[in-house]
Amino acid sequence: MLESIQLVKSFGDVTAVRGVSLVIKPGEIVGLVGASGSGKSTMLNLLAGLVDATEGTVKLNGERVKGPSEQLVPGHPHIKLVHQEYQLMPNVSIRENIAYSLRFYEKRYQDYRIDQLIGLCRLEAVQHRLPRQVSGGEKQRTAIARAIAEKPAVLLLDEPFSHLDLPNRELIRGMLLDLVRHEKTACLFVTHDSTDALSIPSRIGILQDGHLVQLGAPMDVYRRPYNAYVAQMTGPANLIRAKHLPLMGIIHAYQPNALACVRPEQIRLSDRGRFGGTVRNVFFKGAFIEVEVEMNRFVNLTFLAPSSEKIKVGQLVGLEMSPEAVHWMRGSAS
Ligand SMILES: Nc1ncnc2c1ncn2[C@@H]1O[C@H](COP(=O)(O)OP(=O)(O)OP(=O)(O)O)[C@@H](O)[C@H]1O
Repeated sequence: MLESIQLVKSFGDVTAVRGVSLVIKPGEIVGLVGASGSGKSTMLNLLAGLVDATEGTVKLNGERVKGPSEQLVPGHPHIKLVHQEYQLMPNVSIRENIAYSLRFYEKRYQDYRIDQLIGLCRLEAVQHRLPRQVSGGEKQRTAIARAIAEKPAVLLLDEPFSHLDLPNRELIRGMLLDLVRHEKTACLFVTHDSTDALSIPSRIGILQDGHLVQLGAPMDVYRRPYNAYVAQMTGPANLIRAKHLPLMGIIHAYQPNALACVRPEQIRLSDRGRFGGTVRNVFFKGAFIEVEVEMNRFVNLTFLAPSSEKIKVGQLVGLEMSPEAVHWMRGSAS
């Protein structure tokens, strides 16, 4: 079990991480989401023991993880961090890159484990090629195979999906889930992509200016975001001031400036709709369309409809939603 207790990291005047407490259990995947500069990479480096914390502690199975100033070789043997740039050795094959992590083991075990990792990471076809002769997705899988070779207790991944096309993302996603299940690794990955953040982990944490503002099951965080930032980091969101909601048929007891979040899929087309507006944009998304509607000078709404729905820009549409679709949040939107 990896634990961060009230972690703080300052670089001079800049405080990148502000009192983050988090537990990752064996066999669990946690996704850490945040805007650029919110402290995600700093958090990974702290958890890996690669930078010294200004305050607070990281513990692995109850034992404190030392920072780089306390040891000759920075890092921890049971905590592996996979960087965005993969950092493979360029002049040896994919197989030898993986083998390097196992060089201190007996040859028979090495061969057995490399074959196992190559199978798990689906690298059979490219194992004898050099890193420059394989795709980005294959490099990413090699970096992961190398990191997990010695069965680390913790696997930390920096933006593991950011450079990958959809088939490779799905491959790595499946591989990570298999890995965590079979080897009971505690895994944390950082991302700024809401789809990856919601679909893969058992829990999702949202970093805002170095604070962990919300942590929970993806569905709970998506449905009940703590503030506007969390709502926007976890998917498309209509952020609506309380004073505009009565126009949409929602009666409530909130202050005029209180802010509500309504997810686009909660708003439906309706001939008998209590509100509506003029269609400003229609975006085809495959299985559905995303439609932007100007309700009035102050309120623009986005809703989803089946792709089969014929909606044109400039058209007037009627809409409806139930009062349960409205989630009240902290904070304000500009
Ligand atoms: N070595 C450093 N020296 C000074 N400031 C730093 C250092 N590393 C990070 N920072 C600052 O700390 C804050 C958090 O940076 P961090 O790289 O952790 O964010 P991030 O969420 O990973 O961003 P991105 O998604 O863009 O990689 C930023 O304001 C950054 O400029």
